[in-house]
Amino acid sequence: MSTVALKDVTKIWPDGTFAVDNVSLEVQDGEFMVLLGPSGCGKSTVLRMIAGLEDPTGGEILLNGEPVLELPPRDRSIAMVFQDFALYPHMTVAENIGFPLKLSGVEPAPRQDRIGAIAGALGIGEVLGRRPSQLSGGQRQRVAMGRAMVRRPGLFLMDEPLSNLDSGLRAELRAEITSMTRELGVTTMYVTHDQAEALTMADRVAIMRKGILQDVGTPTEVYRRPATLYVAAFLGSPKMNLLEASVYVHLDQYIGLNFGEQALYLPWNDPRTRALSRYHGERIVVGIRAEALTPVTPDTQGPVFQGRIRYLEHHGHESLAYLDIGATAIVVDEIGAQAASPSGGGGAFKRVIQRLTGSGVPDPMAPQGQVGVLSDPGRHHRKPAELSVRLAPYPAVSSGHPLAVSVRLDAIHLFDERGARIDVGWR
Ligand SMILES: Nc1ncnc2c1ncn2[C@@H]1O[C@H](COP(=O)(O)OP(=O)(O)OP(=O)(O)O)[C@@H](O)[C@H]1O
Repeated sequence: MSTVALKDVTKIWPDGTFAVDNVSLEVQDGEFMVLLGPSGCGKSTVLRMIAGLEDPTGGEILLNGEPVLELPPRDRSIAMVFQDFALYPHMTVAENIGFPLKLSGVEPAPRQDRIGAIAGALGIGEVLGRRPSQLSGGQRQRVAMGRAMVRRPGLFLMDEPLSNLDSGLRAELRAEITSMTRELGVTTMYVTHDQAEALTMADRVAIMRKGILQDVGTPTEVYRRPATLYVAAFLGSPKMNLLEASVYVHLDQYIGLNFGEQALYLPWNDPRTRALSRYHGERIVVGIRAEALTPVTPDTQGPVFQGRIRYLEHHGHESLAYLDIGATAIVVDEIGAQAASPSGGGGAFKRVIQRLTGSGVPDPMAPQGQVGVLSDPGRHHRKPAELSVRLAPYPAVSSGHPLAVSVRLDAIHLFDERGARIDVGWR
């Protein structure tokens, strides 16, 4: 049994870097929680604070409901696996896996039983007599996991454990890790910057940006109803279309979303009209995934964009058309990028510590009272929209062709200019 709770946890490095900014998160017993975000967003720091390898600057960490900040790492019943796992080169696989048991004085016979069981679960039962140099990268990582798991920890922390492996092995090990942790029922927190890994492995995903928790939910929830513009832009391939629109409320009739040359109309009985009404006359961001767009004949009535194909991409199993619809796209900067760091570290996010010194003014753009804070709203830019639309493989259209697409209104996403979801309650 193991639960984790972070309450308003903050980590500020001595140089002023806000690595983790007021993060609150609960992980249930037996849950597989993935921390997802670009390099430098603070994922590893969260894990290291839970393990006791770093002290938070503020906040509380509870394991099984008990505060643990006073507990040294070895008393937390936690196992951790890193990207650059180190095995003892002079020991066999069996000795490597059994080493933590030997240290804690487990007798040879039960030790062998535990080694055999864990090696069997990890598919390395055949190589127990080999040394690490005689193993493939995937086998070595399995041994590292075996060594971490053999003590039957209450909590398993993994920090990008697959990132040194090739893509085939990664996919294979992904499935193995999730089935192994679920079989053992061990609570797991897994850090990655790879959204495919997060969405396929997680029970729930916590998405971070620059130290701030943006969204927490099941893979379906965060994909279907992202809490912020950042999460919407971060998840999915092709990227979600993010279009600027101005809002016109025609009371008791409909709400118009004007994209420049074209408009969409939400009927008054749409569950989002109430939230959206407050934005009358304002600009918002409308998110539309490619799968919410379907090619139709040009004379189709209803929610339809009339566009012209700028270019096509053939992906074998499908093609993607990019349409000019006379709209403006919002580009959320630094999505998935190695965020530039003024100090050259792994993506430092620096901020004047206004709140701590009390000398600064509060950020007027910060949304209040909800998850989904877009930390620095200035980091968007605009460009002519190229609306991505899924087509059949090798379609009978080409660049320059007109194309009409119908829009599934129930699948569009609405964000305010600060990047917070407008229809929050609808999730
Ligand atoms: N010991 C340290 N001293 C100062 N700054 C640090 C230290 N360790 C990390 N940082 C900074 O803290 C921020 C968060 O780092 P962290 O390693 O948690 O991010 P991450 O999301 O895990 O990134 P990556 O995926 O690249 O490991 C980064 O800006 C990083 O440069």
